[in-house]
Amino acid sequence: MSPARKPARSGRLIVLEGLDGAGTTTQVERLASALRAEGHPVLTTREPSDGPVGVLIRQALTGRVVLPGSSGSQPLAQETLALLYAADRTDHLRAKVLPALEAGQVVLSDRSVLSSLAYQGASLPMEWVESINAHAVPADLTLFVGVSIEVAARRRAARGGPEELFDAVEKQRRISKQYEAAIRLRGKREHVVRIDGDQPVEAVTADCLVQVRKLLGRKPRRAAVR
Ligand SMILES: Nc1ncnc2c1ncn2[C@@H]1O[C@H](COP(=O)(O)OP(=O)(O)O)[C@@H](O)[C@H]1O
Ligand SMILES: Cc1cn([C@H]2C[C@H](O)[C@@H](COP(=O)(O)OP(=O)(O)O)O2)c(=O)[nH]c1=O
Repeated sequence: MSPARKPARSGRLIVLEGLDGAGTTTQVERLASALRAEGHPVLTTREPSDGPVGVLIRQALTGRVVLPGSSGSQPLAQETLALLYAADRTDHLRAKVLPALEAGQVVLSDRSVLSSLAYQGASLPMEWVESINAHAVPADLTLFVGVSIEVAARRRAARGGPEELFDAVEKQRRISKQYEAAIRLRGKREHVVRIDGDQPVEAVTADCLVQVRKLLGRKPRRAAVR
C-alpha cells in the first residue's frame, strides 16, 4: 500500500512534560507497564531522540560538543540548539512516532514540542521557536508534570549523572515560567492536563492514568495519515 493510501491513523500520542527532575522518565515507564498489562500496544520514546541529531544534542548538553572559537570554546548558540531540537523532532516523528501511530500503538513520549517552547523559548522569541516546529504533530494528550523548582533540584541531585546545560536552578526558574506561557499558547490546539508531580510516584501515576484512560476510551481525533 502506498503511503498516501494508508488507513487513518488509529494510535494515540501522549506526551509527558516537565522540568528536569519532574519525574517524566519514571512516569513514562510506569504508564507503559500499566497500559501493557491492560493489553494496549505501547511504544515508549523520548526527545531528544536516540537518532543522530538527538545524540548530537545530548553531547552538546554535557559539553562534549562545543563551538570552537579564537577565544576558546563555548556552548553551541541557542539558535543552533533550537534548530537541532526541531530537526531531531522531524527525524523522530518520521522514524518512530508516525509509524507506531499508523500501527495503532499508544505512543508515550518523554517530551516533545512543548519542551522547545519552554526551554528554547526562555532565551529566544517563542514565536520563532514555534515557527521552526510547525511540522510537529500535536499530541492527543499532554501531561504536564508540575513540580516545585526545589523538589526538581533535589530529585536531579539524588539521580546523579553529569550536570547538563539547563540544570542550574535560576535557569529552571525561567523555564518553569516559560512552560506556563507555552501551555497557554499550545493549550489552544492541544489537550494539556496538569498533574501534581510533587506527590509520591504511585499517586502521580494514578493521576496520569485517569487522564490516559479517558483518552483511550474516546475515538481517535485524527483522520489523515500525514
Ligand atoms: N514522584 C516522585 N517522588 C519522588 N522521587 C521521584 C518521583 N518521580 C521521580 N522520582 C525520582 O527523581 C529522579 C528524577 O526522576 P526522572 O523520572 O529521571 O525525572 P525526569 O525524567 O523528569 O528528569 C529519579 O531518581 C526518580 O527515581
Ligand atoms: C525535547 C527538548 C528537550 N530539551 C531539554 C530538556 C532537558 O534539559 C534536556 C534533555 O532532556 P531529558 O533527557 O529528557 O532530560 P531529563 O531526563 O533531565 O528531563 O533537553 C530542550 O531544551 N528542548 C527540547 O525541545
